[in-house]
Amino acid sequence: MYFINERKSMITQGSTKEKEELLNWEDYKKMDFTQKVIMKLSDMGMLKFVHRKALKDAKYRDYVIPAGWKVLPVFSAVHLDPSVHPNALHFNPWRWESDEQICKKLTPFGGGSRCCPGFELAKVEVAFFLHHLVQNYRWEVEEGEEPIAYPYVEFKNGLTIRLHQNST
Ligand code: HEM
Repeated sequence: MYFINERKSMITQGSTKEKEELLNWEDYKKMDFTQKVIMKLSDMGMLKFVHRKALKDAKYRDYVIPAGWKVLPVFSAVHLDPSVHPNALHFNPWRWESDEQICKKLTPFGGGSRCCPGFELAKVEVAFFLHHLVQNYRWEVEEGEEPIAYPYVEFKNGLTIRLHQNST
């Protein structure tokens, strides 16, 4: 909500639906910009880390991970690494648009055999949520709320906002 506040009109761009009308699959497929925003939000640490445990001693480059140790890979540390991605901290919804390596570089839903089976459903839910949110509500972020953590996003007071319902 912090990052999309200034970009609300873009979320409903192209929508021909009235406020109270329900969205369907055809509408979802047309929500091109919303999907770009979701991909951008996904790279910022929607998920902090996943849990892994070394079952036997493992060597990675100069590091040895002893058996029994827990490893918590922080995916957004890679998404936001300035040595890999220039301007990674700039909120650019088009960031992943033309990247052919997106499947390898953007992993908000994990990867490999444990990859999230609900990721397509999650994207539909987030898209519909954003659509109804920006059509029906406006909000102000409370003073002092700034992103404070890196490499994932957290806010001082958990991101407090004032929410107002748009008059019909
Ligand atoms: C924004 C929403 C979501 C995010 C960011 C997310 C992220 C993830 C990630 C990163 C993993 C991999 C965990 C790991 O490697 O240890 C995972 C696994 C999983 N997710 Fe999601 N997920 C989301 C929504 C959903 C939904 C909507 C469902 C089901 C309806 C779902 C079901 C699962 C299941 C069952 C697994 C375990 C897969 C396995 O271990 O084989 N997730 N999710």
